[in-house]
Amino acid sequence: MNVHVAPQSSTPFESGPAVVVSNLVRSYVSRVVIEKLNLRIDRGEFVALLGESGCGKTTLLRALAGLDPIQGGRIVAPRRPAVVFQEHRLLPWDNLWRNVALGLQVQDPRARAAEALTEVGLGDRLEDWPRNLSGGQAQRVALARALVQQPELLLLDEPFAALDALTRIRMHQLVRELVANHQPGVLLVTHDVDEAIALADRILVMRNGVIAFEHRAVRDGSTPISRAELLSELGVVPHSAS
Ligand SMILES: Nc1ncnc2c1ncn2[C@@H]1O[C@H](COP(=O)(O)OP(=O)(O)OP(=O)(O)O)[C@@H](O)[C@H]1O
Repeated sequence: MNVHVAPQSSTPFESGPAVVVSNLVRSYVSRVVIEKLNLRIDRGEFVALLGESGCGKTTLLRALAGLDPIQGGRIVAPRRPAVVFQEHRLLPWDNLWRNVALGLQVQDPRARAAEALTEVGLGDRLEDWPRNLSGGQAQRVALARALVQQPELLLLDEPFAALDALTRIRMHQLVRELVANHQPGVLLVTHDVDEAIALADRILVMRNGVIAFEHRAVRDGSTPISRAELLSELGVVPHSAS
């Protein structure tokens, strides 16, 4: 069985860390949500984070994004992470290339945005408006907007959860290609065990404010973690096993 519990360990990626988290503490008033959590994600590494509802996944992601203060420990990231949320968060009053180029400090932001939109298959929609996009297209623009910043850490907070099954599978393929091309470290928060198994190099399960389970995917033909095994780590007994 290719599983072990390891709150923190080195990884096989040689390209250096996209983020290193040490003894992170995050609390809301008197409730401690994250308790001395340790985590390292390397550039080019795809990490999926699962855990039961309310266990603190989004809290961790927001802390890594620098969106919320932390109450203890350290988060060391070489560059500002980019985030894609479940909802696209595009500005309705800006066309697509302006949405993607928002905040870009480069000489020709339109050209850079065009490149990014072409990468996600929307190179012919530069002047179009967010309101004219399907859910999947809008999430592709959100991905382009994140990647145009050339982040070393890409944070994905259930970005495919609201999409239909077919669009979700297409998005998985696209994200895999984008990550292979750009090599950011990725932290994907998801409830979808199949998505985690399909995409991640490493699967983490969060419990009681720490990483309680870690599985490193083996992509060389050896047995990957099974759905049932992962569901049982999440405290779910699949029907077939009951
Ligand atoms: N702004 C806040 N103020 C107080 N408590 C909060 C706040 N945001 C989140 N919490 C609490 O922190 C805990 C973790 O919430 P979080 O949203 O990180 O969980 P999650 O694992 O992402 O859940 P889900 O899978 O349902 O999205 C929950 O108990 C939640 O009630």
